[in-house]
Amino acid sequence: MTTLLSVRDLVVRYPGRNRRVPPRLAVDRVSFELAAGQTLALIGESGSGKSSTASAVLGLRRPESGEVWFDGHELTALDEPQLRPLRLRFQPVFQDPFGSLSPRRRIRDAVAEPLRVQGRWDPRSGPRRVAELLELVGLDATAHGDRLPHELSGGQCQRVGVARALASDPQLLVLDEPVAALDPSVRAGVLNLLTDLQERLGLAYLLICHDLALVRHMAHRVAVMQAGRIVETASAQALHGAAEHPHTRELLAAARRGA
Ligand SMILES: Nc1ncnc2c1ncn2[C@@H]1O[C@H](COP(=O)(O)OP(=O)(O)OP(=O)(O)O)[C@@H](O)[C@H]1O
Repeated sequence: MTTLLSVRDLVVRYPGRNRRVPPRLAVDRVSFELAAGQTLALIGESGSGKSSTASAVLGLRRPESGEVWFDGHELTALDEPQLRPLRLRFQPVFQDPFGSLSPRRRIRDAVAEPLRVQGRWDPRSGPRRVAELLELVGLDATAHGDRLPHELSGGQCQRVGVARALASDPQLLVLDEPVAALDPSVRAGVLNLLTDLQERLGLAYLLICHDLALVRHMAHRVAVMQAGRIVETASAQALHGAAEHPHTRELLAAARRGA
């Protein structure tokens, strides 16, 4: 399996706001690898450093030290102009489907926006590409394209978020609690979509979550974070009830604490 993402000795520290709020070490020498087409779940209790790790991977926050390698490029050694073309190949999908869409922008324009921003909008092929992206996530350009976000369900909005992320043909999606904000009745549909897209497009997922059932459903490997460090890594098989597996108890305990 080809390694797509490699994180080595990552350290993220937030500066203190004043003398009474000291700097906070959020990620403490975290290392992991993610192969192309696979899912690694980062689980752990609230405040354990999952989102800070994801921000550093996405280049949204400069780590204090350590390296992030993506497909042979050391992202942490690049400046913003050098990073820009690479950013297209790893995209975030956020937790809050409504919050990540502009309330007054129609769905087809929301999906077209990343293409425009990336300078890849072609007036002739663009609308067809938007329709393809909507179809890829189970929406219909005619039925849904002209609607506003509040005219869609939470699950449909999250599908639009995924379509926007797919607009740049990424190899990696960073999924931060992708269904946590959704009604339980629509979660399975979005999860099945993500699993299906991974198979069809060969996507790798870095999945940040609290939900053990979700990890079981989606992940190939799982890393447990605690106080900024990875304290366990295991195959997700370890979560499938194999009580004799040495990691199972710790994994389950950590995931429950995070639940
Ligand atoms: N912008 C920030 N400024 C200062 N400290 C921060 C900031 N963001 C996070 N932290 C701190 O860094 C640590 C790790 O937070 P982080 O959000 O990465 O954890 P998490 O595991 O993703 O938590 P959750 O599951 O609640 O989202 C926590 O102690 C948190 O309080």
